[in-house]
Amino acid sequence: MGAISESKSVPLDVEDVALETKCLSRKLGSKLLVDSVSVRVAKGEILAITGPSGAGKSSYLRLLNRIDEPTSGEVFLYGKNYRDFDTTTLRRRVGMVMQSANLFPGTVKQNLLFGPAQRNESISDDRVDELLAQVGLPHYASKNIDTLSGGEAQRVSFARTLANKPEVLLLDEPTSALDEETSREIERLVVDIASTGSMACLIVTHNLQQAARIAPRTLFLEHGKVAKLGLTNEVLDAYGSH
Ligand SMILES: Nc1ncnc2c1ncn2[C@@H]1O[C@H](COP(=O)(O)OP(=O)(O)OP(=O)(O)O)[C@@H](O)[C@H]1O
Repeated sequence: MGAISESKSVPLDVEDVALETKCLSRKLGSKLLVDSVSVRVAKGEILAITGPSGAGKSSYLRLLNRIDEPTSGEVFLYGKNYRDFDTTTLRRRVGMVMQSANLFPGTVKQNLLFGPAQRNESISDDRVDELLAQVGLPHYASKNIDTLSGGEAQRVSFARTLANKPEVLLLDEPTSALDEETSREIERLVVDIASTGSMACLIVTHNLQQAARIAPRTLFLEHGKVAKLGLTNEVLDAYGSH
């Protein structure tokens, strides 16, 4: 199966649990988009979230940094209720990379400086270089984003999120707009980021083979509920034909 991840498979120790959701639900009208999902993700772990279209994968992820509000249940960040943080702080600690990069017109560096500038913070040129090196784009600071490939733009999007030094990284189908080879590069980047940054990564993917390459554990959702949470190999055996 060729898993490239060295990340941890199971949270062993309570202090290692970066993110925990307890009976987390979101109901819209009479429909439960997310139905009582309880999960713990360890520091340095990559957890894949998969399941059929409409299963509630993105809806679940969006609850974790309060893009959407749960209707019941709790989220804990290193044991602290996430409502104890204001949303700006929460979104810095729980960063998100979406399916498409959504960069602003201008240079790569301007894109990295934009978020911090909104908070009256600056990033040094050295830090910009460090972030770009981390995502495999050294010397890209002055490039205009119009000249970037899809994979390069997605790497800039990762660098923009990493600039905040998040403790948890939420990835919503980050490779679905990319070709196979570029997707593999981004997968390797995710594994590197999780292991070197000691971050907990939750990656939504419709692709169980991708989950198997990078995530020791997988959460399989169906109708908003946990259908299975376990080793990715076991989930693949149970649902690989879906
Ligand atoms: N804002 C909304 N209003 C009403 N229904 C919604 C809303 N957002 C999502 N849904 C519904 O909630 C369910 C879960 O959607 P969600 O996008 O979370 O699923 P998903 O597993 O990520 O699917 P996909 O793989 O197709 O992206 C779907 O039935 C969807 O139609």
